[in-house]
Amino acid sequence: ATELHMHAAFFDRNGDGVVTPSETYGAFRALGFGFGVSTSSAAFINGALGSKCRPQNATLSKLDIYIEYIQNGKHGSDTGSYDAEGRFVPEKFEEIFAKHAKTVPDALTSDEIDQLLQANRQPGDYSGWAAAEGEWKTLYSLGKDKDGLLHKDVVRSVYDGSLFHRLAPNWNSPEKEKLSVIREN
Ligand code: HEM
Ligand SMILES: [Ca+2]
Repeated sequence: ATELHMHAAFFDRNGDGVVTPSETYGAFRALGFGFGVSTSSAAFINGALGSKCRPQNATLSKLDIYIEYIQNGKHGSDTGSYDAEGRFVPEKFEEIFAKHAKTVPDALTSDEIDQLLQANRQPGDYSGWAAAEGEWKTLYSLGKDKDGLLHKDVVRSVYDGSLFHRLAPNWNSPEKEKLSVIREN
């Protein structure tokens, strides 16, 4: 699997390869977001990706995201740290910090994230601007430290989804699923 597949797979709680709106909502709640942010994120993400990330013969709702096709969800005005197939691109990731981590080495302030977003904007790509802004603002609110700094190792860990697993370890762990099956029987 590519890193982008792993990024999305965190949200697939039941492991069926599809991220439903209620799974997106539940994962946001597990990560600590409130009702409002979780509801609007699920509507926005599944609304934007559901119609793109699906096979031609898909039978499920247009709001369901097929992880196998997650690379179709790539947009413009991003950092390029995922390539077109969703593989991680170390050079592009390094470039983020080389260009924008000016206050503290290997960390981004809130202002530096705004500068990163501005610098990546392709003219007229409004949906890409909105998507990139949503991704980075959400990452900042999840990953910033007590001084408001977003460290490089934290940013690195969002790409393969390991950040999500660290913050919400029980959300989709097979161990927990196994326990619930044992309990049901
Ligand atoms: C707390 C939740 C989430 C956070 C913090 C987050 C954060 C990010 C970040 C920082 C990027 C990289 C953007 C770049 O390199 O410019 C990204 C890319 C992406 N994310 Fe998420 N994400 C979240 C949830 C989701 C969900 C639920 C999905 C779909 C199931 C998803 C699908 C994608 C896709 C398709 C990309 C590639 C966009 C591109 O590079 O053009 N993300 N995300
Ligand atoms: Ca699922």
